[in-house]
Amino acid sequence: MVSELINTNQLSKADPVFGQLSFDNHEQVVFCNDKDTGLKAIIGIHNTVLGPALGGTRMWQYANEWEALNDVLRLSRGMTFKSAITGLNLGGGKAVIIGDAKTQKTPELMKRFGEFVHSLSGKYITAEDVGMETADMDLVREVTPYVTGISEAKGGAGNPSPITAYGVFMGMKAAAKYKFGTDVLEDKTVIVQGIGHVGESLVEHLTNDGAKVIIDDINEDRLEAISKKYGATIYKGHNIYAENVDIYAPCALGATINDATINTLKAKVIAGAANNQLADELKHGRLLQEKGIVYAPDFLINAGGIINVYAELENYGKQEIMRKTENIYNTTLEILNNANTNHITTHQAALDIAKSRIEARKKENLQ
Ligand SMILES: NC(=O)c1ccc[n+]([C@@H]2O[C@H](COP(=O)([O-])OP(=O)(O)OC[C@H]3O[C@@H](n4cnc5c(N)ncnc54)[C@H](O)[C@@H]3O)[C@@H](O)[C@H]2O)c1
Repeated sequence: MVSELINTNQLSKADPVFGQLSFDNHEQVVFCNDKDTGLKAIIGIHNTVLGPALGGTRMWQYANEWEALNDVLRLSRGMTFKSAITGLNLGGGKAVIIGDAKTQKTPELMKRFGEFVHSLSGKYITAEDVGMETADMDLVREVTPYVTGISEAKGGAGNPSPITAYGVFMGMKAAAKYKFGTDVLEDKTVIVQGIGHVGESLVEHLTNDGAKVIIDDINEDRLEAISKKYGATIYKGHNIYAENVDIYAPCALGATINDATINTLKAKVIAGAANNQLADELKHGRLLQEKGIVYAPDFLINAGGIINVYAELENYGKQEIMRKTENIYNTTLEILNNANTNHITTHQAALDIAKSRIEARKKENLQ
């Protein structure tokens, strides 16, 4: 969550959109403004070769518009590869609403946002992300059919976060199998950074599996509540990256694996829900590989949520959702082994598969 920005100064020197560091041949970027509701949003459509661009809407108080644009560019690109590697017929898109979800989100603003989504005629389909609830998607649904993640009462698949957490847990187990020779997490120490919607559910799976769970969050009340509920230990130190743990699970921020943190990292496995965990995919992916830290690619293991919302479009039920999500275990193991055999980073191995699926479809479409 929050901005996955690396350096604002660097960004603002670039050309406004096409020259952005994070611009990667995005098909369309839509700026939405509505004076009456105070809506300021950006919709990023990265790629629609495999299908309509589906991705959640994040509401966040960005420090400036550069941060918001950078975030939507990075996140929408990530969605393209997430759906591609998961075998879904979806492209990649994402939206950001600039503002404080706690104080500035109103039903009118959400519906106005929905109208902008509708104006794209289904090229972009939205869902919830950070700062959004299922109830917000229900409001969007009042003005457009191009929304998923709506409540079960309204015919949707409900909150995707528990499914995301289950997929992350599957990916983590596969990474543990690869690194430690066992996928049973009993007695493994796992630090979960961010115990929000996904993080809490992950803590539950880990606790049930017998792992020693350490939790970290900026929200003190939440820390107390989750610690009490699951018996997890609250992190009290100053640098969680340097903590001597078996597994680090980033479930809050993007870009936490960066120049400042990578040299202090002690975990042997990284597996979490946050999008775009590597600040620089090439450089930090390679550094993790050199340090022998097994990185379970984020866009692969956090796909449970999109599998859940895709069910609303394809009309499959909970059983199929769980089957597809459980399969994240096999795909992760396959990719970790591939990376090892081909001497490439795990991120690259996952990206190669996703890109080849898109290229194959592109060729089919041309025939
Ligand atoms: N919800 C989903 O289904 C889903 C799917 C795929 C990816 N993700 C990604 O997973 C991450 C978590 O999603 P979520 O829905 O649980 O979000 P959330 O907003 O419910 O939870 C995020 C938590 O992180 C905490 N946090 C924020 N900054 C922090 C910091 N610097 N250090 C520690 N904790 C911090 C917040 O206080 C909050 O408790 C996000 O990056 C999101 O994009 C979520």
